[in-house]
Amino acid sequence: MTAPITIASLCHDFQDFRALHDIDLEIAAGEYIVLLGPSGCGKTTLLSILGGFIVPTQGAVKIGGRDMTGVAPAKRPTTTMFQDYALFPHMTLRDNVAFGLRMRGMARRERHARAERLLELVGLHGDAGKRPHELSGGQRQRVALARALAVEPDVLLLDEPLGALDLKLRRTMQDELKSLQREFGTTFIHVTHDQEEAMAIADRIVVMNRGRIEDVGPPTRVYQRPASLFAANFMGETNRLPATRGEHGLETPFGHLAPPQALIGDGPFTVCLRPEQIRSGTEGWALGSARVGDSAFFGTHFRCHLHCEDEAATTLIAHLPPEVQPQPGARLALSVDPAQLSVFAAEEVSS
Ligand SMILES: Nc1ncnc2c1ncn2[C@@H]1O[C@H](COP(=O)(O)OP(=O)(O)OP(=O)(O)O)[C@@H](O)[C@H]1O
Repeated sequence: MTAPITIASLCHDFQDFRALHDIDLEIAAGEYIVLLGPSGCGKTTLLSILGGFIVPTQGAVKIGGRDMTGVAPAKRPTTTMFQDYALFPHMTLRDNVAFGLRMRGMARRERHARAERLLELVGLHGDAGKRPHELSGGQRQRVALARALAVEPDVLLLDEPLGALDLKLRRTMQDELKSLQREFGTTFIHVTHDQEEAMAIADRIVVMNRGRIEDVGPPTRVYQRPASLFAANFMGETNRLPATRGEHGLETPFGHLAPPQALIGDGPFTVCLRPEQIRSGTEGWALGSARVGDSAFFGTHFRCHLHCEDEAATTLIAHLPPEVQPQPGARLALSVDPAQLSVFAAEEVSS
């Protein structure tokens, strides 16, 4: 059971503060969507509107072609998994998972069988008789997920579901969420402010900023070709070079650059270079010579501060392969493939 979602011209005001501005978004049935953005950008508000907990000031939500205006949370084909899991402490895991099924009048034997199957699916085989306080944070998270999936919603809404877990467990649970979502074919809408988490699980990422959508697309596209300077900056580390429009292209502290994309406006502009796009060598756009400053080893690469000899004495952050041996004090010639660069109108970026 899955359903496409249409969000059209959605706005939401809290008194005189506009928390969401003109949100338009189509979500396909069975997609894994991640709403990504900094604290306060409106992710939870949007999720709460989809779940029916907040009535939007303007606009409409359709799920499976049905207008959700005036439809209460319990009557929607959605289930929300809240950040604090909200498991019932006095109930066994079996009863926690079966709770929604009991509310729907499913017979005891049938609902217990389904609860046990789901607990098995989330790796808690044999634990059905335990109570929540006997579990670790990650295990409680799995129970909450099993409980949310038990009622077979068309759409599962997840608000920072992995927020309370340590990094290693987050990674494991990211893989599990993704594989459960595939198995059930449910549409997942998952809120996070963690860009790596978004990249790891989303079919499409929705980058939000100050109540607006800045970019929507598959992780690779949003990372490699972000639609805005904000999205470029939020989706991972970037080096930002100031640029102006010259006679034949862009003028930067590193000299002339033929623009990799059509320029919009008169400038000034910002050229974004990802740390892994900077190479030791002279092919492509040459950035001249640089001295390696602080350098830290990350297993697959060194993350280096490179002090350049351009007219602005720019310091770039680069990820260089171990074979380059970027030891502090070493000198390197640097270059980038200009086709990989993104150029935006210059603006203040707060994150
Ligand atoms: N009930 C409320 N009354 C007034 N303002 C609110 C209310 N709920 C949220 N806001 C404001 O609306 C904006 C969006 O809040 P929201 O909780 O949707 O952000 P978020 O992106 O989910 O943030 P976080 O990651 O911190 O949870 C924020 O500026 C917040 O202060």
